[in-house]
Amino acid sequence: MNKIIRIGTRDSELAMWQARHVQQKLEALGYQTSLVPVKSTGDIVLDKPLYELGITGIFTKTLDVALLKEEIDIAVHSMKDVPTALPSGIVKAAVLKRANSNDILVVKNGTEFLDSKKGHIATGSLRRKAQWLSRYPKHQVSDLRGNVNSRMRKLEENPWDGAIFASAGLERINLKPENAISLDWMVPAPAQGAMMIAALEKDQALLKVLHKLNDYETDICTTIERDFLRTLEGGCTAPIGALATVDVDYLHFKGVLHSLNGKQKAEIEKKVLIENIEGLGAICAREILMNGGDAIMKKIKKALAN
Ligand SMILES: NCc1[nH]cc(CCC(=O)O)c1CC(=O)O
Repeated sequence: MNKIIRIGTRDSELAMWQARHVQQKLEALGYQTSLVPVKSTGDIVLDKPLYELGITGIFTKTLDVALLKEEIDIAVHSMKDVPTALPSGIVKAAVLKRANSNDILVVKNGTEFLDSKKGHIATGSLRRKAQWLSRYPKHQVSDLRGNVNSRMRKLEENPWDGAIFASAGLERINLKPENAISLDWMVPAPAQGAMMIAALEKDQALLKVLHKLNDYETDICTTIERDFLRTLEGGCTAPIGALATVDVDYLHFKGVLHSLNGKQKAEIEKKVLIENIEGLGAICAREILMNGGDAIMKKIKKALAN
């Protein structure tokens, strides 16, 4: 394969870092590449509606369209932002070795608020909010959106005690401050800390090349986490955490579903021999649904529909 591989990326600093990372890996293998920053636009024009093509992810949709229009050859994503169902014609070509999967709390003026009733933190994630309120029920949680850089800026400007970030994102762009606490008790988003390369299913020669970047262990772990997510949520976003790790012959899985206010939860933890992981994500999701998860999901769907 001797064509120049066009790498599509969103134009945030984190997305650019991740695309360059993939670029370096491909060039190290002797392939020619070019970076194509793709601006998020509202006016995507295609011959079919987005939903008909199965394009749903708010972070990934611009790159999905660029792939389908063949303006780029591959798209680099934070895997946790990729919807569990890929658009038709687009496939997972590789999953890179996972970095830190933890969430971290960046604090502004010390950590005393953690032991007080008057804590106030910020996050835009349903999962982080629910898990935080489950642990600190008296605290206040404000909404915080935008890319990593603008969230860090908003933390400075607002009267919050702290804000939650994915450790991997801050580490990649060298933005991790001294005053950051690793939230080891928080169960991360499925596939947090992993990057995924998407490409066109029909581009077989390219898929073969990209497979060289695949990290087998990260691939199986994130597959289980995302199977768990897909089976549990049924197309609706909910506060769901999942983490699979490999320890020699065993795979360790931890999954949790919270109600939106964090008051209810259904969780599961399993250690299975690697040779027995077939279907594990869906099995764990079904167990959660039977152990109180079904009622939690129904309540969430009702609340989010309003
Ligand atoms: N939702 C945004 C997003 N998508 C991926 C990352 C960080 C990198 C990763 O988790 O792989 C972030 C930022 C964050 O959650 O703080």
